[in-house]
Amino acid sequence: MSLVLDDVTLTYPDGEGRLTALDRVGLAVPAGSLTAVVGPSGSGKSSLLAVAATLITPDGGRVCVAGTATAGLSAAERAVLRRRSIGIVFQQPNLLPSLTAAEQLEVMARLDGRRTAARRAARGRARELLAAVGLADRADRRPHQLSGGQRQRVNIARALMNEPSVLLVDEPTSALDHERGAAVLDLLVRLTRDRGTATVLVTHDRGHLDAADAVREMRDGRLAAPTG
Ligand SMILES: Nc1ncnc2c1ncn2[C@@H]1O[C@H](COP(=O)(O)OP(=O)(O)OP(=O)(O)O)[C@@H](O)[C@H]1O
Repeated sequence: MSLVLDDVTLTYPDGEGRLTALDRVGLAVPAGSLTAVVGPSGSGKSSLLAVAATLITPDGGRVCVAGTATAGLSAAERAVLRRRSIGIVFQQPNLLPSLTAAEQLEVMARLDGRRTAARRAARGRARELLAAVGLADRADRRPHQLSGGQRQRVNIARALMNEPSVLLVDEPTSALDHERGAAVLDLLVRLTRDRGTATVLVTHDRGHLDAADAVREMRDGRLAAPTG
């Protein structure tokens, strides 16, 4: 299992008391498979991703990423784990306006501390990933020269740059029309298979989840049993 959450509880301060955002949640995602998490607004979906991403430490339970138990890791150790093992795709593609599509990806490799000698390899990997998301001929374009769907593809390719074991995706299609949204979901499923990631996809949209390996429903912080 590349990603395991076991009996995870998360609360936030809420006036005098605490609000339970995740209530004894269990989730196991094998390499090369995609689990979709659906559920109403405020049910805890983003909290689930934040805990899986090691951005928030839960009150209780166990989170295991790529075989590493995260309990007791320092903030610096968690940052290293994130950089090496976790790819995150947020709702809005957070691309740097002055960089080309290829450079958005290359910058990730440099952040990982690779030396000049390895930059050529990073450049090659960036081109390969852009080709994998159907943007081979857009590698030299800046974000304003790309469509919304193309920007989201760059965002996804960037998340894969450091070969993560776990890919966490939050509402990737919310800014896209139905057809482009479906194409992005197909792409995520294909990349999950080809790259062997354990992918968690949070979405409001039940419309095109047929390709997911499992669909879990979040309600009031509880994750219901698999439904497909
Ligand atoms: N930082 C925070 N402090 C206090 N309460 C929070 C915080 N973040 C989220 N919450 C509360 O926790 C609950 C779960 O929120 P979360 O954002 O995880 O839900 P969600 O399912 O992702 O919602 P949406 O679909 O609207 O993004 C909500 O009741 C929310 O108000």
